[in-house]
Amino acid sequence: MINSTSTQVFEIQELLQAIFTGGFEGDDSFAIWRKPKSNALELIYSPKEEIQKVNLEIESLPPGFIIHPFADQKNQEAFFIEAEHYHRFDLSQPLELSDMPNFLRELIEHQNQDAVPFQIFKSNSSASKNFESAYSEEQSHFEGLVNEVKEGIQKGLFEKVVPARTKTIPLNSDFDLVKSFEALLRKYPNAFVNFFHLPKIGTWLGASPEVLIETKEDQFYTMSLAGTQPANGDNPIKSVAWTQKEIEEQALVSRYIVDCFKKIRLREYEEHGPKTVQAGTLLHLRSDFKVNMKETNFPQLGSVMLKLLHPTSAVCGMPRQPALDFIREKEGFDREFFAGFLGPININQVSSIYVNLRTASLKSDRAIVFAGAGVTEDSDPTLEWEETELKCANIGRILQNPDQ
Ligand SMILES: C=C(O[C@@H]1C=C(C(=O)O)C=C[C@H]1O)C(=O)O
Repeated sequence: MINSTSTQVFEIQELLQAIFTGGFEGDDSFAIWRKPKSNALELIYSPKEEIQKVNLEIESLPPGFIIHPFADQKNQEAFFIEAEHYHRFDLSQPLELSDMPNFLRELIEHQNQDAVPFQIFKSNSSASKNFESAYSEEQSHFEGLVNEVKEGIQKGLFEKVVPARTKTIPLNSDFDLVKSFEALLRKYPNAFVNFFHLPKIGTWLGASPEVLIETKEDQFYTMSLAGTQPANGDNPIKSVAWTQKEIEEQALVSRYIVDCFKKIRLREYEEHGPKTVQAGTLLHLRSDFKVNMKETNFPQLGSVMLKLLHPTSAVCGMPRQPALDFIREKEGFDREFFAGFLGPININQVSSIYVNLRTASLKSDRAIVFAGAGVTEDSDPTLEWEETELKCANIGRILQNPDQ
């Protein structure tokens, strides 16, 4: 901390340290995030004991942060952290104590500077319910799933399924959550870098490349993202080439979005792409879709599309129901919040909801990283496994070595 006569200026690490320490000590609900290409770190903090659940009518929700698991919930409900306290830090400006609201000053002033947030999480928090799966880490099981999907496609049961697997990263006592979060901010400027703690429910950290829906005043936005390659060389976007398989895989996701528009008879939308985008160490194909909600007279388009889109064919498959049944029966583990959705709602008239990808669930002694891969008729099981390894590494290597 730099002291001057008039104010105190903080480094981002000190601020994160105070938030994590205070949040875990109180076992409060909180979420911290930075949107893609943004310089603002945002925080919602709620000391309420009860965990709130809300329906998906996002237009009528108060400002807050929504978190929905992959699986459908009773009454279509999601977890919600209401913005009892909200603050936005401009990371390009000095972080001055005098600019901070009272709840943050209190967190900073009451913190024990030597505390290690992850140690408090381990001892205080009730979030470390263990994750159980007999074979979701095994290459042979995953490759078996890919083969079963291909057989299903040949029989005409589906066009695409996105099976997933997990990877356990042991976290020893020197695991530094502050450094890991900072590394995500630094390494993934194009991602939605996020952390949330819901007492007794879960504590997750991630850097998602995929918007599920975004509404900004009258504008609605969504994207189709699929196809994966490592980003190699000095100018990876310029030198990349995509195979027919990847082009078709991404086109299926776009078609899925257009089918959702058709279901509600929405004809006036803009579609741009696909183009290549970089997400951490990976490249994907992406198309962008925009609708003017005022001109099309669809003021509730955000919640309507949220319910229609999730789970998209980028994380589940096509047709949706048989793909979902396959995943439920064969995958062999609970995806929990992986491939669900999360993000800030109604903050300054903007709601930005992302697909929860490139994400890890923190337990007391390890992190569980999740990743899936889109399987179509031409998929090679070993290459699909390798793709999930690359996706897991995006977050896994930062948990293991944030200094790299
Ligand atoms: C399922 C994941 O990613 C999704 C699947 C992709 C693919 O199959 O190529 C690419 C981007 C995401 O839409 C994941 O990251 O776990």
